[in-house]
Amino acid sequence: MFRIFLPGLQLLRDALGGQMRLLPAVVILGLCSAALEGVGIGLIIPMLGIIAGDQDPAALNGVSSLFQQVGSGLDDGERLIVIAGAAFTLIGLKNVLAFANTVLATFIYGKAGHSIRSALSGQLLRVGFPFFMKENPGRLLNIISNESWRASDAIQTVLAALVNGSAAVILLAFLLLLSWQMTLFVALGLVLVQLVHYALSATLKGPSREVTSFNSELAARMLHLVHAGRLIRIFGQEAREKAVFDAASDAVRRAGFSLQARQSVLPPLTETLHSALFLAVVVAAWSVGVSFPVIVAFVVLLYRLQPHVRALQLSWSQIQGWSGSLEEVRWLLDASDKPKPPEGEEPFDCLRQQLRFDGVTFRYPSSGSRAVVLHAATFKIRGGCSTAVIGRSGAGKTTIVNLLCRFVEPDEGQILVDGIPLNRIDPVQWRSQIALASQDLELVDGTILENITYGREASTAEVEHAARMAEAHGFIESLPQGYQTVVGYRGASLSAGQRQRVALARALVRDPEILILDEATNAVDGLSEAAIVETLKSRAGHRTTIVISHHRSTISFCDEVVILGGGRVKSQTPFADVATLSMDQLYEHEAAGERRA
Ligand SMILES: Nc1ncnc2c1ncn2[C@@H]1O[C@H](COP(=O)(O)OP(=O)(O)OP(=O)(O)O)[C@@H](O)[C@H]1O
Repeated sequence: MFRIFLPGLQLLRDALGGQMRLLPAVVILGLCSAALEGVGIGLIIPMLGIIAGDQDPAALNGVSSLFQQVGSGLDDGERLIVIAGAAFTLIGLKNVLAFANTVLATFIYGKAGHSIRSALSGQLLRVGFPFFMKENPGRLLNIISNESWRASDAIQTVLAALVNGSAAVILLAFLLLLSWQMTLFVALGLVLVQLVHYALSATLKGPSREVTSFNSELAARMLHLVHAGRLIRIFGQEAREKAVFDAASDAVRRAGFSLQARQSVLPPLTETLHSALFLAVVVAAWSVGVSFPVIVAFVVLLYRLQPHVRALQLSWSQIQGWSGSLEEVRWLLDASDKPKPPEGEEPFDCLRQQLRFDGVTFRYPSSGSRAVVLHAATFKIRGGCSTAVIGRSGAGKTTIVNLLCRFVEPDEGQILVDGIPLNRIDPVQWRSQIALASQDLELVDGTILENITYGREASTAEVEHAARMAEAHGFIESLPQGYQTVVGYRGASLSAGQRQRVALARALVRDPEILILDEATNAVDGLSEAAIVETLKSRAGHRTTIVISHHRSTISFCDEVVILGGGRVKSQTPFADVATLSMDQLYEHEAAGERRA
């Protein structure tokens, strides 16, 4: 039995940490309330003895005779009232303890649920970025939004099982004290019922995993509907998307129905088997001549034991039904099979001489055959200079940015920062000196001000200064709410060019040591772009700037240009040497360079 509850208990331990010490309190309260109930029920024996006029303790044995002696000095009327009062007090006390236990269990459940969600968000923020390149976002969304709740429910079920298990132990002990023969009979019956229950609930694991997997699929479809609204409409794919979504939703329904149908066989079946056991006990007790008050007390105790045993069995089947959810949550929380976040301890404050890619080879973890996207790339980026990284689509430019930002790490070779391998530098300090404006870095749902100050607290003057440099101040001022304008989800209420200018201001306000612009102005109109380039030109020399663009005008202020082709560095040259070439000619520059060599 312990093995079934183990995943829930382990998750509970991970979630509760130090508060695990509350668990013994749950068990103790459960034991005490069951003990009070047992004694209260035991008092039925003297009460029935008085009513039936059969009060000879010698006719009873063990604990029954002890109960029979309660209030023995009093006359029958007084004795009946005193015993009834005592039974009432015990039952009242039992219910107070049961209430306290429910409150405690609810508190633990709430804490554990919160801890699980908090641990999941912590893990998503801590895990190395390649994790997101490999994993299906639908699966992750499903774990956070669905499975984490089911895991919390599983924890609640484990707590309920602790309470019911404690109560069952105590009530069984009372049964044993009343009649060990009848208790043995009951215990054998319960074992048989449990075996049937065990066999049936073991079949729930498969359907539970199926529900989890279909839920992940459905979450992915939901994400798609939310993100691809324009795409679906312009290509007129509403009917197809509806059919695909409905199929995913129906698959969840069918898997859920199959799981719940199997689960719902168990309560009526166990109730029927328990009733059969119940009746068999009464008949057996009568046939071996057990006294009437003892039979009544035994049956009442058995009657009270039954819901606890059934609840235990229900917990068992529920945990089996949630096993898929528990596995998913534990998988996400398990750091051992996830990419590690970047490490390093060397401090970094500024780039003094150069950044150097030294034979860097890289393959994306998500690509099936792990195709090489950078082949022994060797080039340098001089500190305080502006370097353009250009190449045709798919050449590997953004991959270089990903490596520089340590979203991914080289498979071979290394990146040297003033001679120090980048993987030895403290990633927090390194990233704090970098600002990235990229076509892929979305805005957050908040005001323009919140977006610009996302990476750094800044004064109004600093924010406005950054916005002016990004050619954003003018359009922001013309909005009715100015800097307090809410941009909506991913900046949906702004135009693409406006979004890019706010994102550029967000990068510039950090006044970074290294500024990386990855297609950061490709949606901005020509006039604004020219003004941005002018600003960057005037600031050149204050910082190291890396510019990726397919536009000749955007890279026109750079000192150097690194030309990539098919994941290889074709050439690195001063921009002045190639200033007359068009972009197409620049892309082909390697051939000429190599011929010269
Ligand atoms: N997350 C990823 N998983 C697998 N392969 C990827 C991933 N990102 C990029 N690639 C592959 O790596 C190669 C280089 O991509 P990269 O984005 O660096 O090119 P790029 O030069 O920036 O292209 P563009 O100018 O079109 O933005 C491409 O072949 C691309 O298919």
